Order: sequence, then structure tokens, then C-alpha cells
Amino acid sequence: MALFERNTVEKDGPTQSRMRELLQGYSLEVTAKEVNELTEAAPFITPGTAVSVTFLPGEEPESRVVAAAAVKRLGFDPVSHVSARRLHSEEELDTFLAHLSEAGVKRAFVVAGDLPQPQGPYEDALSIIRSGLLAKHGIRRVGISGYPEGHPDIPQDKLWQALKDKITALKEFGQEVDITTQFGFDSEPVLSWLEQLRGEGVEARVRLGIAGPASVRTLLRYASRCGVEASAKVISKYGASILNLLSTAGPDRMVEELAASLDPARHGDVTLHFYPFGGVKKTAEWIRNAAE
Ligand SMILES: NC(=O)C1=CN([C@@H]2O[C@H](COP(=O)(O)OP(=O)(O)OC[C@H]3O[C@@H](n4cnc5c(N)ncnc54)[C@H](O)[C@@H]3O)[C@@H](O)[C@H]2O)C=CC1
Ligand SMILES: Nc1nc(=O)c2c([nH]1)NC[C@@H]1CN(c3ccc(C(=O)N[C@@H](CCC(=O)O)C(=O)O)cc3)CN21
Repeated sequence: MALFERNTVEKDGPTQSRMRELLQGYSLEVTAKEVNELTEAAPFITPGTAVSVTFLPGEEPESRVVAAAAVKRLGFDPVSHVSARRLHSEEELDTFLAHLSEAGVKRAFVVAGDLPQPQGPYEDALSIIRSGLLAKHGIRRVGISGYPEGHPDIPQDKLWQALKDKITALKEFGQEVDITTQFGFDSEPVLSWLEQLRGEGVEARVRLGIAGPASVRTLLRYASRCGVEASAKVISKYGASILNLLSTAGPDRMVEELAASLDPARHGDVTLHFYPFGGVKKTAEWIRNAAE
């Protein structure tokens, strides 16, 4: 039935080559528990790729360090997530970063964390940057968040102000910055947010958040958990039908639309960041096929 077909756009030559360009320097993320999955997927992933290790509740701090070390051993560049509101003390952050430094980690991604109140001294990503501990422990490049569709609990002006303050603080520490965006299922808000960002004078590299191939049910579960809009309308734009929760939805259409519309002169330095949502190998295979 046509309703359930994977809705891929016919690729012409130019779109294909722009997809390859867009995928240059892509990144992806794994949870601390997914080292085995990453090991299995490793042959499909470009050597040197930035691989993030999330900072989720229910993980042991040491397992995040072990995972970052494994990412490095597999030939990738580990990016350790630091979730400000989940830290209990300055000492916890200092120790975590010291262990990451021993494992050779040079990159981090700082984010507030989904708790309504901080569990310790860090209220937001900016307070982590301003602590100076990232710089002290040899973190040279720091990722911060971006929200093409806004955030359900944070007003737009606050998000833009926070973005600028974080970039200013990172420059003061002489650290490099890139912006990783929340995933979404529609290319239009992404393109207009990028124009707004460049209009504000922000030149940092942007990693557009893309949900890897997964069942519609899985995508809806993560969207709901992460505060991302996933109405029937936007899910259909992603090339999937909300009527068939078990069908697989891939990012083909979203990425092809982005590749066809992105213009470096207007949108600047842009690549993709993949959220595999449990399907690390499936995501790595998808990327390799798309880049070929
Ligand atoms: N782990 C991840 O990959 C991602 C996590 N998020 C979530 O998005 C939220 C914002 O994080 P950042 O962009 O790093 O913001 P941020 O740390 O730069 O904070 C920006 C402003 O929003 C406030 N704020 C932060 N989290 C909030 C929350 N949950 N509810 C209400 N106000 C909040 C802060 O106090 C600050 O004034 C967090 O809840 C974060 O966990 C968003 C995208 C990706
Ligand atoms: N608001 C928000 N919070 C986040 O934590 C977050 C975002 N947005 N946006 C994108 C990424 C995706 N993230 C996540 C969030 C949860 C899991 C997770 O819960 N993994 C579980 C499996 C849970 C399940 O199958 O439902 C695990 O045990 O690893 C993974 C990545 C973290 N990120």
C-alpha cells in the first residue's frame, strides 16, 4: 500500500554529490552502554569520526570514561557529554574530566540536562564552561546545543542569549566551538534557523541533528522524551506513516532535502550529527550507503 512505502526522493546526480559533501565530517553518538554495538559498527564508520558518549541518568560515571576510551581505541575521536544539572559537586566534574584526560579525550559537549533543578552547583552549560575545568583538563573543542524548533521549556530569547554567552566564554578560554542541534523531522525550520544563526554573526560549524533509521514507534518514543515535535504531519514529512508504528523510517528524505537546499554562502559550515536511538550499526550502514 502506497501509504506505507518508504518515501524517498529520487536522487539526481547533483543531489547525490551534495549529500556526499554534507556527510563529510559527520558525527554520531552512542550511550555509555553501547560499546559492543559501536565495535560491531566500527568497520562502517569513517576513521577519525567524532563519536559522542552521552551523559544519561542510570549510567555509572566510570562507564562513560570506559566508553570514551573504547571510542578512541576503535580509531574515532571521543566527544564526552557533560550534563550540568546532573553533576553533584565540583569535585565530581574535576574527577570525571581528569579520567577523560587520562583516556586522551580532547572534546566535550556541554548541555544543561533535563532535570528541572540542578543536583549540584551547575545550573546550565555556561557555568560548566566558566568553571574553567574543561580547559584545565585539556578539552580543546567544546560542543553546545542548538534548537531549530525551539525548546518546549525555554523561551527563544533565552536560548539565543545562552548560545551567544557560551560562544563568548569559550572564545575567552581559547577553545573551539561547534553547535549540535536537537533532532527534528522537518528540514524547513532547520534551514531558517541556520539563516538566523548566520545573521546573528555566528560562524561556528553546525552539526545538524538527524535521527537514524528506526521504527516509527522508536522515533515517537524518543521525540516525546526529548521534547521534539512528532505530529502525524511532520512524521509524514520524514517519509514515514504514523499509521504503521513498526515500519522503519529512515532519514533519506530529510537529508536529501537538506542537501538540495543548503548553500554554504548562506548557511555556512554545516555537517550532520546522527542520533542512532539504539541502532548504531543500522545508522552507520545508512551513512555509508548514503555517502557512496
Ligand atoms: N543531551 C542532549 O544531547 C541534549 C539535551 N537537551 C536538553 O535541553 C535543555 C537545555 O540545555 P542547553 O541547551 O544546554 O541549555 P543551557 O544550559 O545553555 O541553558 C540555557 C538556559 O535555559 C535554562 N534551562 C536549561 N535547562 C532547562 C530546563 N530543562 N528547563 C528550563 N530551563 C532550562 C538554563 O538555566 C539557562 O538559563 C536541557 O534540558 C537539556 O538536557 C537538548 C538537546 C540535546
Ligand atoms: N531533551 C533532550 N534530552 C536528551 O537527553 C537528548 C536530547 N534532548 N536530544 C538528543 C539526545 C538523544 N539522547 C538520548 C536520550 C535517551 C537515550 C536512552 O534513553 N537510551 C536508553 C534506552 C532507552 C529506550 O530504549 O527507551 C539507554 O538505556 O541507553 C539515548 C539517547 C540524549 N539527547
